[in-house]
Amino acid sequence: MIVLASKSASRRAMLEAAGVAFEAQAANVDERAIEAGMEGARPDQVALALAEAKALAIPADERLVLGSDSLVVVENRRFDKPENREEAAEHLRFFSGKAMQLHSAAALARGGEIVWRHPAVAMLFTRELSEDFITAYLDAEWPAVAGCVGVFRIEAMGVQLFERIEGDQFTVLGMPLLPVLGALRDHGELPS
Ligand SMILES: Nc1nc2c(ncn2[C@H]2C[C@H](O)[C@@H](COP(=O)(O)OP(=O)(O)OP(=O)(O)O)O2)c(=O)[nH]1
Repeated sequence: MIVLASKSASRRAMLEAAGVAFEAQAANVDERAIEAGMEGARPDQVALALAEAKALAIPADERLVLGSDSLVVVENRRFDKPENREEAAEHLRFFSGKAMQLHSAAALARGGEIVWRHPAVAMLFTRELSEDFITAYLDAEWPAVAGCVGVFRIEAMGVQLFERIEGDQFTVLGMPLLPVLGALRDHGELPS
């Protein structure tokens, strides 16, 4: 059984649906401090570093530990999860009409060493969002989207934000599940 170093409902749901046996434990990682130390790094490098830090944060003897991280970049600005509804509205106003990169990275650790890592990115093209829409959207989706980078749940009303999406659906949901499953097979955690 692997350890999922995450409090993310979306990541737990993906592994459950895929039939992966796991135990979830939140990873105590100071994401802001790690990001602060990575000035000038590319977003895929930041997401990977955070995924690795989470995977390394759980002491699990010889069990595989899976860490994952997602972040959004719009016009070279990086966005984390919104702190409050006002910030969520600000994020949506900025995203309106723009292309959004959603980086989701994953890493596996065993015995305190990273044994596998994988960055992934999806492109989501946000339509022009009216103020009325943003208000109605947050009336319906706040605080459910407080834990979601990009202020959306694609499987819920978040889909109304976009005109087009390019990339893997799992990357959008917060973890590159297909490469994770391949790595779990390679490490004997899933039947090939
Ligand atoms: N349900 C749902 N969640 C999403 C979607 N897109 C992103 N997310 C979630 C997945 C993650 O929980 C969150 C990204 O934030 P983080 O990578 O910082 O993870 P989080 O702090 O939630 O948990 P963790 O750090 O893994 O303990 O956004 C989506 O379309 N639907």
